[in-house]
Amino acid sequence: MIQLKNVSKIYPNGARALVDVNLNIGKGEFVFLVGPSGAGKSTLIKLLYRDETPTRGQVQINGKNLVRMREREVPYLRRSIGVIFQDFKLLPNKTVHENVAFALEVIGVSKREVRNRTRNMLELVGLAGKEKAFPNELSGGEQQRVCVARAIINNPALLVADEPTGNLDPETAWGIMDLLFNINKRGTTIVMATHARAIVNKMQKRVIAIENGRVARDEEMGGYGYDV
Ligand SMILES: Nc1ncnc2c1ncn2[C@@H]1O[C@H](COP(=O)(O)OP(=O)(O)OP(=O)(O)O)[C@@H](O)[C@H]1O
Repeated sequence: MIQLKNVSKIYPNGARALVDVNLNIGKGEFVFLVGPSGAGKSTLIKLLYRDETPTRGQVQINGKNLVRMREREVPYLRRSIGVIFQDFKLLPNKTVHENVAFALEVIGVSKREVRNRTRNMLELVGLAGKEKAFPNELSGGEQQRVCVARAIINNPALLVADEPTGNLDPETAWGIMDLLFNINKRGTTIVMATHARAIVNKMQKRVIAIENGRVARDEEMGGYGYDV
């Protein structure tokens, strides 16, 4: 599903974020990206939803070449990819319902369907009853649940998450991981960058370690590593 071939990314300031990365990720996999701060994890995630393009090499998702993709094709790509961030990025002046519904409204889904699907999705993530709340009236865990709902409401083939539990206490983090785990079981491919050692060790999924912009380790059912 995801193929990176000889991918390097050098930012305009000269920072070498990724160096000759080769990766294949299959449909339905759950992959943790681990590695020290500044190793290149976020950069790799950004390449997947074309927030950045590589300096060299190829990025393909479902056979689509993201490097040669035209600007006007990018919105279509983004519809098939859900994105979750550490800092939520919810619209502060919109309610929970509106934040999630927005993802459907922009692709022209009928009002009735938007209402039904949004309600079902908020129930799935355990937020029934919070539809009218604004983001600043929610806990961090609840806000991240809204983000999960927003990210998956289009049934994306791929979900990418950049430290989705970074701002959450351990128990709340596990709640989010349960959600992601269930979404993955329904067939969605998940790539998640994280520093959460306990989560990676417990889940026993594929672990790709990035160090100095290179793949330093790639293990099926791996652990976090970097144990001191
Ligand atoms: N927009 C940018 N412009 C210039 N340099 C950047 C930019 N984004 C990242 N970098 C640099 O690229 C390298 C990789 O950064 P990246 O954010 O991908 O690392 P990371 O592994 O996600 O780190 P962390 O775990 O701290 O989030 C770092 O040296 C960083 O300073």
